[in-house]
Amino acid sequence: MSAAPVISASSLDLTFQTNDGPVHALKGVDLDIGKGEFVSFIGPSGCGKTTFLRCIAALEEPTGGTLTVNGMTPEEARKARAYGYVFQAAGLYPWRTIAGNVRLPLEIMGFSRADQKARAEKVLDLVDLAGFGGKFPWQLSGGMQQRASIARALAFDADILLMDEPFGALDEIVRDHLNEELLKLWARTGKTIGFVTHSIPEAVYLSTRIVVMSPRPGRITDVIESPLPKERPLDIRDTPEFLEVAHRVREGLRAGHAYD
Ligand SMILES: Nc1ncnc2c1ncn2[C@@H]1O[C@H](COP(=O)(O)OP(=O)(O)OP(=O)(O)O)[C@@H](O)[C@H]1O
Repeated sequence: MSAAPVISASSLDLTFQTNDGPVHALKGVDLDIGKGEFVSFIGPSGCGKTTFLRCIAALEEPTGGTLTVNGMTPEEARKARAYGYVFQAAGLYPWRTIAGNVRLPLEIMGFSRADQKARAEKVLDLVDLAGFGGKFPWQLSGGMQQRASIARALAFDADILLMDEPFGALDEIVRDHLNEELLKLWARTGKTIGFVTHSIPEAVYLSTRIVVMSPRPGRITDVIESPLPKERPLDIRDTPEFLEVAHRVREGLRAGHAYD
């Protein structure tokens, strides 16, 4: 990696103190993510994927090691609006329209009303929801709601997009479609994306690198560089190159799995 990493973790530890004793959510995590990369995190429940994303977003504080985001501490990066965050559930406010939901972070940040409106229109267009700004969340399908939540995360045009299993609750066909759309959006915007998933095909289809993690303690067990081209039609999933990467991810997951 030539340029300075956008996200850099070194010997990162996070131990939660619980009533049942310490939980080692992250142990010795070393990872550099470069500008414009699409990095997926995959691993069994409890391996620390969400915790790692939350550390980047300054929602959790590591207990050891170092972590920088755009060369700053996560807290400084949060204040500098370095990233947008997409949660597992769309989490849209039901009493606000779609555009109203997308504008909300901009309102909080004090953008002018005209700027709010222009930005909301632009990002709704980016996620293919132009014309839906006046609808309420309940009037949209689950996939459209999740697209609206991506638009909200894009609204202040941060260079980094952190996505925690954003499509986990959607059916396979909708998920395929959103995967394709997300790749197009990534190609168009050049953003750096950190993406948590449980799905091997999703990780392989989307990523330039796949980080395989295992629990107890949560750590990185493999980092796989994707040989796939940037341009990826859905049927790339049937090619030998795709299946080979998927196989390596599966082997990595199997090696770190506790089966309990
Ligand atoms: N606030 C907390 N207090 C105590 N333990 C926590 C806390 N947050 C997470 N943990 C524990 O840390 C470990 C890692 O959790 P994390 O949610 O990061 O895993 P994950 O890989 O994202 O799992 P999943 O795939 O189920 O979302 C788990 O054992 C979890 O129970």
